[in-house]
Amino acid sequence: MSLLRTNNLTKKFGGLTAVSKFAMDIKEMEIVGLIGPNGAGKTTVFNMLTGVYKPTKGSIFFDGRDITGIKSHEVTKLGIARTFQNIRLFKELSVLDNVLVANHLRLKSNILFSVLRTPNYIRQEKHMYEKSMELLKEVGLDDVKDEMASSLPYGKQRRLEIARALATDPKILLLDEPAAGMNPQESFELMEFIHDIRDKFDLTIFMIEHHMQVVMGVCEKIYVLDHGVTIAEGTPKEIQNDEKVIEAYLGVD
Ligand SMILES: Nc1ncnc2c1ncn2[C@@H]1O[C@H](COP(=O)(O)OP(=O)(O)OP(=O)(O)O)[C@@H](O)[C@H]1O
Repeated sequence: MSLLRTNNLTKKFGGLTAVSKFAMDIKEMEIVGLIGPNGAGKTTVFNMLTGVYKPTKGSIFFDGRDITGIKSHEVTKLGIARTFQNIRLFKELSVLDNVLVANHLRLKSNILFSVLRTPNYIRQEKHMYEKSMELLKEVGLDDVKDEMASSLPYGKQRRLEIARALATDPKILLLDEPAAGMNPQESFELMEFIHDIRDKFDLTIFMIEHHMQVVMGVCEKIYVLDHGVTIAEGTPKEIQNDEKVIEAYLGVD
């Protein structure tokens, strides 16, 4: 079943069309890639999907509902979570606290309950702690729960960022260059990790990635943008052999 779909999605910045008529259809549980040279419009697509930018034209449908132009926090509540090109963590907080903070989105109490520490609030807090620990276990970070986020090696910081995104109970996870800055071993582990979390959390995954080995190894379907235009879509094999894609990457006229 289609989970996230766009139609004619377009974003203009003044005279520049960053994304033009982008049409995609991501099915439940699929792992889909979005690739293209620098400045192709990939991040702009993510920013439209997550309510950071309002599309100039076109529509976005999520889980059967038109979500075009809705705000970022509403997008998260509906079940779309995202990580960023540059890892965004609370660097001075512990690994566990980073996940607990992300979990707060689902807390059904207000600040007064938290000050009064009502039984219901305490119950919810306990549940959140258990859920966060469970999540850390699932992503293999439970043994470093008390360490400061900034002290983790790069690959684990990425995992923590993904764990924070998972804490919001997403249906789809948008990953912006998850392999950026990783060494070959970390990239290899990341590929396994992405498959793993898809299966464990019944997730759908949409990822921007420059690291071709990762994209080709993990994605079932790929969209290719160049100068805002979709120049190809298909399986990794189809994309690898597509002349337009080869030209775009090699800069051949
Ligand atoms: N807020 C903005 N204002 C003006 N132009 C923008 C804005 N955001 C993006 N652009 C422009 O839109 C185009 C697409 O940018 P975008 O960041 O989406 O590309 P990208 O494919 O993610 O690139 P990269 O791989 O380098 O991250 C670029 O020409 C960029 O300069």
